[in-house]
Amino acid sequence: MARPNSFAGRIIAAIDTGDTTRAEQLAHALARRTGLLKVGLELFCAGGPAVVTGIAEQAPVFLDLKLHDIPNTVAGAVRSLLPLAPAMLTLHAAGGPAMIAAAREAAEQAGAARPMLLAVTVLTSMDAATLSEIGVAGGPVQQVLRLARIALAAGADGLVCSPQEVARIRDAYGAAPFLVVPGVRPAGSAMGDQARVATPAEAIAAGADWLVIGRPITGAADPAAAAEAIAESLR
Ligand SMILES: O=C(O)c1cc(=O)[nH]c(=O)n1[C@@H]1O[C@H](COP(=O)(O)O)[C@@H](O)[C@H]1O
Repeated sequence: MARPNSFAGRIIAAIDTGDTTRAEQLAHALARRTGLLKVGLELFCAGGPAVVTGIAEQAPVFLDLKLHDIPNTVAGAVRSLLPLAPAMLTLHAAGGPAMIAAAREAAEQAGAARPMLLAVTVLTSMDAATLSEIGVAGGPVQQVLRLARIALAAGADGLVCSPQEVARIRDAYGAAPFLVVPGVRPAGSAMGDQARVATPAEAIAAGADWLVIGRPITGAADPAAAAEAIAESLR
C-alpha cells in the first residue's frame, strides 16, 4: 500500500460497531471520503470474515485484530486471514521479535499483495501512571521507542503509536516506517478513553502517514460531513 496522496486518503475511519447493518451504512458513507476503513475487534467479533469481505468491496480494509500470542499461533492466524486480503493488519509489538518475525514470514506467502504489518506499540488509552502500574518504568515515549526498535528490526512495516510519539519515531527512524496514528481528536471533541491525543493537523505535522479516527466521525450526526471537515482541516 502506497503512502496517501490526498488529505482524505490520510484518514482511516474506524467502523467500531457490533451492528453489521450500521457498519455497512458507515462504510458506504465513508468509503469515498477516507483512505481506508478499519474493521476492529468489535465488528470482527460480530460479523466475522464476511464483514471484512463486504467492507473490502467499498474501500481497502485495515484489519485491526491486534494479534498477540506465541509465534506459531500468530503465524497461523496471519495465514488464516490472508484470503481476506486486508491492506493492513495489526499485531502487538509486546509479543516480541520472534512473534513479529513469524507473522512476517506467514504474510510473505501472499507475495506482493501481502498486508502491511503494523506493530501496535503502547495503546493510546494508556498514560504514564497506567504503564507504571503494569510494571513499565520510564513513561510512554521511552516504551514506544523501545518497542519500535524491536518491531522494525523483526520485520514490521510500520507502527501504531499516539500522536505524541510520532516526531520522536521520525527522528530515530526517518521516513521509512509507515506510521498509523490513533488518539486523534479534532479540537473540542470528547477524549473518551483516549489518554495520549492531539488534533489531526498536529499528528500530520509531526509526521503521521495515516490517522485512525473513530467516534469523532462515526458518532457525528453526519459522519460523511465530519470526515470531510477533518480532511479539510489538514490543508
Ligand atoms: O490499533 C489501533 O487502531 C489502535 C491502537 C491504539 O493504541 N489506540 C486506538 O485507539 N486504536 C484504535 O483506534 C480507534 C480509535 O477510535 P476513537 O477513539 O473512537 O477515535 C479504535 O478503533 C481503537 O481500537
